[in-house]
Amino acid sequence: MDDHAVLLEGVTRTYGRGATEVAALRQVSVGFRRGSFTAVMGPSGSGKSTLLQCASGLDRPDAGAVRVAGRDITRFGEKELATLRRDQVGVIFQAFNLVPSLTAWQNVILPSRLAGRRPDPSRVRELLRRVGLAGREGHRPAQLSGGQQQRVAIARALFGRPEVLFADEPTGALDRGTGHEVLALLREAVDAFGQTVVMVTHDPEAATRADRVLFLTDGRIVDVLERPSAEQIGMRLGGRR
Ligand SMILES: Nc1ncnc2c1ncn2[C@@H]1O[C@H](COP(=O)(O)OP(=O)(O)OP(=O)(O)O)[C@@H](O)[C@H]1O
Repeated sequence: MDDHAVLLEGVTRTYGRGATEVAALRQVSVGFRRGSFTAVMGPSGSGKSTLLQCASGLDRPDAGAVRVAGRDITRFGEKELATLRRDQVGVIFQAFNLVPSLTAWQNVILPSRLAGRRPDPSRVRELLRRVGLAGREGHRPAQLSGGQQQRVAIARALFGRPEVLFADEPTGALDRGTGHEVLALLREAVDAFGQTVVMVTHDPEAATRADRVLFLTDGRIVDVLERPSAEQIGMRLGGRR
């Protein structure tokens, strides 16, 4: 059995038609091993977000397969996709999808409640503290800043300990200290709990926390570096701009 948590095979995603056609992903094949941490980098518009959306089942490729735990999710119907997102795949995206009528605490535990699990209150408290929301557990999204709402979404995604966690610029809107804490949480998810993390980032420092960095250009993976230094990443990005 292969040990890929997620495997993309020849994934192509094209937006628009005719003159406005954009190939966001072109025949991308890449595997994410169980218990690995991958950073995805590349210029604006290179297809990073599209890669995450297709890999997590939020978007459907035009061609190719996306296997999560061996099953091709591009063939899933809405119901199977909903179950996948509830049980196996966590997403930290800019669109937070928090429930406005629920508090930060309630938002964090909601997916677990829906899955019929009984949330451990001390873990909810600990996670909210680590993302810098101690004292704001009872606030509703409208009472929180954009960055704070994103942190609730981060805590929510981590709380369910999904097998795979996709994060699109999770530290982009955060202050340095909270950004470090979020990266530590992602690293811990991999090292302590064997989860698989795939993170899009523009920040070379953040990417050094990953085991491997993929570089995208024009919808293709053009390079892969194992455990690179920030300098190596900077040079790689600089040379392609
Ligand atoms: N819904 C959409 N409709 C049309 N074109 C889209 C859509 N989403 C993305 N694209 C196009 O596909 C290409 C890849 O976009 P994507 O968001 O994946 O890039 P990215 O590398 O994540 O960029 P950024 O770093 O700016 O977030 C871009 O040219 C973008 O304009």
